[in-house]
Amino acid sequence: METSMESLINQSDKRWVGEFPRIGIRPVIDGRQGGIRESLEEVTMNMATNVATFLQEQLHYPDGTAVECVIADTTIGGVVEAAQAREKFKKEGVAVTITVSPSWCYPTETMDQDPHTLKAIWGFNGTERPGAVYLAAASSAHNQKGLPVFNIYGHDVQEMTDSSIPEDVQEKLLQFTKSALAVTIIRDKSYLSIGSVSMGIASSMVNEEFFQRYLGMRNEYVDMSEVMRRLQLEIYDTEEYEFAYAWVKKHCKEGKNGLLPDAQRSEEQKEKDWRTIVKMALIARDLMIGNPKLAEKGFGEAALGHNAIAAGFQGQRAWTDFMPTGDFMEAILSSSFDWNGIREPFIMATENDTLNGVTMLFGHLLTNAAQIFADVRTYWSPEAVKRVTGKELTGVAANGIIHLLNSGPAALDGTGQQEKDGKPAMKPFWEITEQEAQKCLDATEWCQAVDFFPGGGFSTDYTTRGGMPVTIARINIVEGLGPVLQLAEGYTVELEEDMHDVLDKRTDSTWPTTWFVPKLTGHGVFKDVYSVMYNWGSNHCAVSYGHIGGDLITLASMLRIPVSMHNVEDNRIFRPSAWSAFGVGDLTGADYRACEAYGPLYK
Ligand SMILES: C[C@H](O)[C@@H](O)[C@@H](O)C(=O)CO
Ligand SMILES: [Mn+2]
Repeated sequence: METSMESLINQSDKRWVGEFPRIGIRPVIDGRQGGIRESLEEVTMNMATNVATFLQEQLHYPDGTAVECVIADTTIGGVVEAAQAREKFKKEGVAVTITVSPSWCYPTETMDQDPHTLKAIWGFNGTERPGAVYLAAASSAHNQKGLPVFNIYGHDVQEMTDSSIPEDVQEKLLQFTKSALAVTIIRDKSYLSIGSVSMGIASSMVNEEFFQRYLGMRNEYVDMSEVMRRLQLEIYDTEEYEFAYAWVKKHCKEGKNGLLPDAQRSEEQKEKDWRTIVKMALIARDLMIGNPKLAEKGFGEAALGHNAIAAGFQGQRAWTDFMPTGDFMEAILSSSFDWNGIREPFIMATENDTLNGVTMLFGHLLTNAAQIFADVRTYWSPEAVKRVTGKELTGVAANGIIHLLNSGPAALDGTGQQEKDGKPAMKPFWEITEQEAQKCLDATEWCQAVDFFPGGGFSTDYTTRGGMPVTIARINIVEGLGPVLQLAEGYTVELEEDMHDVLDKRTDSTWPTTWFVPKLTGHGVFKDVYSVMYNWGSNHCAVSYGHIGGDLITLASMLRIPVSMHNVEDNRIFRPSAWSAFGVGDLTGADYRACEAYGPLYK
């Protein structure tokens, strides 16, 4: 595979307008001078620098650079120093604050009272100078003032001289910061709908209120005729197109063709289809993020793009009834590599399912990896599998499986050909090797679109490797309730080849398959696999690498989106401290009440 050095295009490095949000660290201190304050200066500042170093080492922005922390110039012992920190943070683009303290301090005099930042406090678990007493008082001050805050309190008492960050504190710092950055990265960016409603799917009707009030995002729209215009008038980088086309011919192999004789397309027609779909990929990307090359060609407006951090393509049916499907475009953009080398995946939803697109965006920002877009197609009970294949489901699959199968495209990372510690994974692009990208390409075949796509095109055919921890999720909107999130952590499984073939051929075998098994808990919706499928809110889900249910729950609480269904253990649930006041016996009910009481983040 060619490296990015061979890229012919000259895109600006930045996909969107603006800088990535920074994390402000606030070392808060007991303001009494003449002994107490002086004795705490060093240990308090150390806590701040340690948190900053830890986060900078652990977390990355989606472009692969290390996250940036800004530490207040002085410890904060009173209101003037709090105001000075805020001034500094405003200038430095801080959108997330973490207050740290090993001692008692004066909560309302030192707190971050900016209503727009996302806030956490780490109160040191020591008893000489009680950081935890401060934490409780500060947290209650936030709650009284309607400013939700995440409390971080280490499990074990630490020595005052111990400057390490305990593991449980580390986990909470990461969970909070990842989610807070996701909230603030999507702010002011666009979701671009290319086309509108696909086949009467309600979630492909843009709900502007959701985007604006819950996510702080804008909605941008282009008709699919804009893609046609750019195809006809050659509004794309023709040099890049030639390069991309040659790369595609070399790396994207054609797969099986199950079309009936009279639905066959000639070699000449197929060749034309390939040319069109490569151009479509360039055009959709340019629509999202712009391309300075277009300005050189005299299309200055097109060169700007739509500042889109996510997009969706309607496809069916207005486009696919006469043009090649968007499958190649969606699959390659959603992958972590293309002809320009290994790069951040683009978030592009099939059938313009805007709510699944947003879920993919969440998954991407929490993991920095590509996301699989999938139809939640079929629940296969052990009995039904036995009946049609004559074989028993075994191992992790023994309780039944869910067939995740998008109607044509999915990110090639979904093949599971990348590895972490020798196991299948979907990784941030900067951890993916050239060999792994090549393996993903090798594990994928491009099959001629099936007969209800009269305009042709090529779908992505692969089967995800088993043994990958994944989380499926989606947002639904319910009148009278608003947006809700549901998720299920589980594993991909691989079936024996003959069993897979029988099940796969019963549906559309030219599409990308992921066999999914949720973690069962023995109660509620997670008592069995059937109930997980039965309670899914719509026809699609986003598949993320890893068990990220805890992170998704934290993120949803920041956005005041309640979580209707999940299989995350209680000790991994991390929400603002105020949520406890809405009830601790039933965490889900408390979440609904808290989200309703606070309402969307952007009023
Ligand atoms: C091919 C069909 O029209 C599919 O597109 C359909 O099953 C869906 O994917 C609906 O989301
Ligand atoms: Mn679908």
